[in-house]
Amino acid sequence: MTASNYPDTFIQQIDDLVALAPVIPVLKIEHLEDAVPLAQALVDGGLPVLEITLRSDAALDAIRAICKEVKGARVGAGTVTNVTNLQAAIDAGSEFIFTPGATPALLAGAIAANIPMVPGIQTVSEMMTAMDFGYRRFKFFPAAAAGGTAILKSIAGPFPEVRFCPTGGIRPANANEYLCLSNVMCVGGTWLTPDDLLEAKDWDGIRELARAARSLRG
Ligand SMILES: O=C(O)C(=O)C[C@H](O)[C@H](O)COP(=O)(O)O
Repeated sequence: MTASNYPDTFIQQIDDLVALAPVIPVLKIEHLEDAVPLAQALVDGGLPVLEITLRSDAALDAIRAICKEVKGARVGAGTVTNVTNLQAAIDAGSEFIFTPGATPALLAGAIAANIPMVPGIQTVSEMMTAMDFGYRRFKFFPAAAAGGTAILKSIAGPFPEVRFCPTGGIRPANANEYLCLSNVMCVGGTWLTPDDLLEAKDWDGIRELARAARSLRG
């Protein structure tokens, strides 16, 4: 048993967030000046829940800028891989945390820091370890490479209380195959921000990709 458990209220907060949109854009923001117009385009397109990955030098400042300037955006940090990153993401204003994997330090760290977290898992055993801490909402990463919809369907039987945000290899062509599963709460992906549109600062184009993604699931 763990000393303290992940609170049920955080599970509810995650459920409330994912109810806002079926897709969570996974963003790597290289240029700080792109942060606000990019986030605004995604919010305008109907995708308000954003995962800003800590994969660029600008990431933490991007989180700060979007939290301050983009009304309606719900900003979380992604690629959080250790408790140092976790604290930096919280200090920048992240409302929630996504991780690619689930270390005991991170699982305990989010509870200690009092922030909702969606840990990444790839196997049932990793998931069960996180469930011992009280977690019930997971990123399934890397979704396509780890078994795709087949593994999620198999997990639904023994673990009906668990819901997933599959991420990694999700595209418009296969997103609905995931979204129609009972244990999929949303999907994540980078397809909303293709390099060519980002380089061209084509915010209208990104808004249209978001609009299309918004209507993926009725
Ligand atoms: O960094 C993290 O925290 C991740 O989980 C990785 C991202 O989710 C994937 O890189 C998205 O994969 P694609 O949508 O296939 O490009």
